[in-house]
Amino acid sequence: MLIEASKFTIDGVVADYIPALGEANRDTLSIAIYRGKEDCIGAGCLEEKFTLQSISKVITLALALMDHGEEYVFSKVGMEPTGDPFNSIAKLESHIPSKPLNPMINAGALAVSNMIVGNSNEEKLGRILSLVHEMTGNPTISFCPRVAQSELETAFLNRSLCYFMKQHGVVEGDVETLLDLYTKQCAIEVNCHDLAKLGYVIANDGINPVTNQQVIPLHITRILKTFMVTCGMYNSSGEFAIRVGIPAKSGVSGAIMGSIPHGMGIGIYGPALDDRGNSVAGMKLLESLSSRFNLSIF
Ligand SMILES: NC(=O)CC[C@H](N)C(=O)O
Repeated sequence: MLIEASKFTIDGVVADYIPALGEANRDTLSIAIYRGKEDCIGAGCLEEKFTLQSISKVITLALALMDHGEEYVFSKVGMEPTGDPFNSIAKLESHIPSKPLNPMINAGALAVSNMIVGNSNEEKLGRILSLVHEMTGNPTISFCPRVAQSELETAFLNRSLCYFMKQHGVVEGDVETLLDLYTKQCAIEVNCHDLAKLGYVIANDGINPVTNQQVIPLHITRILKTFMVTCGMYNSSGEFAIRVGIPAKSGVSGAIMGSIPHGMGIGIYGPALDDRGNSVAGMKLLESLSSRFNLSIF
């Protein structure tokens, strides 16, 4: 199945609007599937590291909801899919009140990062990483300073989103400081096993299966999975829900995290992207897996 899906990498291109991501090998495709405890299988280059990019939006949303509760978080960011590209600024202006439509697009994720509690970016990033460590059981996970810096130097669109939202009171504080945190959270580096474990905890009602610790409250994991279904694959989310039917979140590094409720966590890395920013071969692989093993939740 992996070999079949790998053929589709030639249809995609590696994201290079963040220069450091442009160095990725377009032909790679790897997958890990985690079903709790020691049950982790995979294929491809499972040790290869990549950055979470937009998948980090799910983690920071969990933390912001734990920090502030639903009422506050959803006073700043909505719950509706946009149908627009992930970095679009259009609906911020045309939609009243002027708040991002959901936390899975860049504008919404920047607003969410702005809510993370901490006295400094170091402390805030430390809290995000602690949650990642508790979810995966891997305390060595950190961020890649080179990828973060590369994005920070070129994040003109994200800067614009921040300034627009600052004007409208959706974000507060220094924009450069917010971008520094956001680019670092996006640059958190994992391998497919780690990613599958992150997906598993969300699938498993927030419980780490090894420690039995409730890492994320159950009601928050429901919110995360729902956003993954409605907005997780950017403006391909509707088609993906029909063709694959697995709550999933992708990132422009070419990563996809899947969470099959009470079943499995999936971590995929395949940097060749389609024109919407999703891993071409990764989506094909998920489609084949879903139809062969009847994994759709619908
Ligand atoms: N879709 C993505 O993965 C986008 C994340 C990326 N860091 C950005 O803000 O552009």
